[in-house]
Amino acid sequence: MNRRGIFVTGTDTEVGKTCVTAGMAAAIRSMVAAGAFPVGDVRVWKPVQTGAASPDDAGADSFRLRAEGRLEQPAGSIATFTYPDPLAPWMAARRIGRPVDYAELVAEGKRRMSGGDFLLAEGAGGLAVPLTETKLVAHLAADLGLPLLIVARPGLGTVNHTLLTVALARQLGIPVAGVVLNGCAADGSDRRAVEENAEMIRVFGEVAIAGTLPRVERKDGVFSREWTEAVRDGLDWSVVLGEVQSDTLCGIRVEE
Ligand SMILES: Nc1ncnc2c1ncn2[C@@H]1O[C@H](COP(=O)(O)OP(=O)(O)OP(=O)(O)O)[C@@H](O)[C@H]1O
Ligand SMILES: C[C@H](N)[C@@H](CCCCCC(=O)O)NC(=O)O
Ligand SMILES: [Mg+2]
Repeated sequence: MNRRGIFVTGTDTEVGKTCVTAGMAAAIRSMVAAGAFPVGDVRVWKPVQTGAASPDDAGADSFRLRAEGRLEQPAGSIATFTYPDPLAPWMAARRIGRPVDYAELVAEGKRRMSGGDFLLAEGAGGLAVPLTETKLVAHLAADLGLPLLIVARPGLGTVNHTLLTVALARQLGIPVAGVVLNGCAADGSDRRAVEENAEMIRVFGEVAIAGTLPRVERKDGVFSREWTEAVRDGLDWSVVLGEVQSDTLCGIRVEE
């Protein structure tokens, strides 16, 4: 069965979750438009974001997901809780005395998963980041029942970070759909190390590698179509989406 959605986490903050989520949203949208993936539409959700004064700030993940994912969904509907300080959500919320309502977050996620659309949810930082004084990002993924897509760095240090993330997921009973190694050298010069890292993660983590993605230049602060195509061609969609065949996207044009 195809999934209702996926929870995009990372081995750390700044590993590329927003870039990968937005790229996947654009790619999946093309699939949906071509009738190649049987869902109503693709929706993105950032349950809690920090380091943004409002969801419409150009630097906010909600704004970037909308713009880079080429979505019509308003940025205000993408994030549920937005906090100004660039901190773990628990502390960012505590500093302004407005805690994350965890029960509301779970209910909101379930609502978003029930409408027949495919949900791409992006966590804040890594899996062990506190949302409240008792709940981690990992608990939210577990309570939503969404499988994880783990975005990881491609180079030295990633094996340890990724295996620890997988271990926490397993401890909490969260299924891991796969791991994406993001930010590989565009000229392929790190290919051998990336392949070796992927192998170690696969063997010890018993997880699928969903793909490797290149470091792509941004033009005027935004990714070009090249990024959407890199995501479309660099991921194994049967790992990300469930039963969809990995060649489903071949030949499908990425919308501008
Ligand atoms: N493949 C890539 N090519 C070029 N730049 C990238 C790539 N992936 C990520 N970046 C850059 O790295 C930075 C961090 O990426 P991003 O914001 O997606 O991380 P994140 O994991 O979503 O962080 P957060 O925990 O804040 O949500 C951004 O400036 C982004 O543009
Ligand atoms: C401020 C960052 N950009 C991010 C929160 C990262 C918390 C990391 C905490 C930690 O691991 O020490 N916020 C967010 O994804 O909305
Ligand atoms: Mg992000």
